[in-house]
Amino acid sequence: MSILKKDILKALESITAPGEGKSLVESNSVKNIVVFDKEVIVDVEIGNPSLQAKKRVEVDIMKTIHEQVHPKADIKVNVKAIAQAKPTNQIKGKEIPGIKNIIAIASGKGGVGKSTITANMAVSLAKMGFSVGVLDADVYGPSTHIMFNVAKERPRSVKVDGRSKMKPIENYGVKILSLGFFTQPNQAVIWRGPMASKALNQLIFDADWGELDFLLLDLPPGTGDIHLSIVQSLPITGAVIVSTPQNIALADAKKGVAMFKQESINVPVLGIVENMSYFTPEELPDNKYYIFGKDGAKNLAEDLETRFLGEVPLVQSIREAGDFGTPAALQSGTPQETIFNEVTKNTVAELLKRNKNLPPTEVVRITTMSGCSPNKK
Ligand SMILES: Nc1ncnc2c1ncn2[C@@H]1O[C@H](COP(=O)(O)OP(=O)(O)OP(=O)(O)O)[C@@H](O)[C@H]1O
Repeated sequence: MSILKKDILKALESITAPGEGKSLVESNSVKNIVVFDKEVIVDVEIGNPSLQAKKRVEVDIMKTIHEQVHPKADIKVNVKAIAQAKPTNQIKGKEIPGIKNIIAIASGKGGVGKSTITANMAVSLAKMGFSVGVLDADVYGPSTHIMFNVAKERPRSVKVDGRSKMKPIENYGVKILSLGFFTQPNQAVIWRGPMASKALNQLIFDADWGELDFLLLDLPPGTGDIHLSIVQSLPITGAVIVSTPQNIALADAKKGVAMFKQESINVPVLGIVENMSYFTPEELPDNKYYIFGKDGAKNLAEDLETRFLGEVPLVQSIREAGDFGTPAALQSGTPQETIFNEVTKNTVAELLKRNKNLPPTEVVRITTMSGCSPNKK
């Protein structure tokens, strides 16, 4: 009785590929079959690189061909393990009930306007109709409570399902928790990595955030241990990097992107926002002075193959609005509102693109741009 290739293929349909839940044939693991009289060579590729898995496949193939095709076949099986493609998006930490997306806002260098961008993005999202929270995790100098004019407030404890939880302070439609609520204004507090991440874990997991479409996480500047502790322990959906166009800031922004891309972190970078792109005097709105250089962050985004999320000019009223606790994006009909709206829309669009690639168990529930128009509320 001669051995036919189609009979071998049929027999291999009864063998399950390791870890696949499908047959070797269905999962396209059988790459080649050569038959020469009683000699049979089968080449297979499997995703599981362990020796046991390879041996099991080899033994199963031999046994099945002997039983179902020919008892005297002289079989050689070549099993190759192929590297599994890593998911491009990975959510870290445990999922937080009710919080759909956590966006970390980071900068390599300090003082580039990370908190300003965070506060204005939060306001833009709230005006678009999303439910938004900001968690100020800047252990070196939290400022969100000042930018939202709630520095004197203190979060209350509330009972949720019998458990005490911290109620975020709300202003301009944005829920806020900040390390700044728990320190004295003039007190220098040194939070070390594990301590900071414990405090932040409480602010996230032991807080009554309710349902949030977005939680913006204002990270401390830099790329040290403290960042690793924070980003590894929280389920961050994506990161936004803020930089000025200045070389010294760009070098640090590059480190920021590299940090998120590290294998142990693997948080998708949604893009780079350029802040203080140019100076525009309020009385001469058409004049642009590129005092920190031109297009630096735009070029960096291109080099790093990440999205350029937009440019925010250096404008006196943005600084004043921050200091007065009324973020500039609140001012309807102003160029500032339009600019922050644009940056926010680009970020949401990028997030939606990323979420599309997430495995089903980690699917993030916002799937359309509906609501992304200003002044909905
Ligand atoms: N586009 C802008 N136009 C005018 N002033 C700005 C702009 N962006 C930020 N500022 C001002 O620059 C200062 C630093 O900004 P901000 O606190 O947001 O930076 P940061 O990167 O969060 O700082 P830190 O490193 O301390 O966390 C603030 O006074 C802020 O009002």
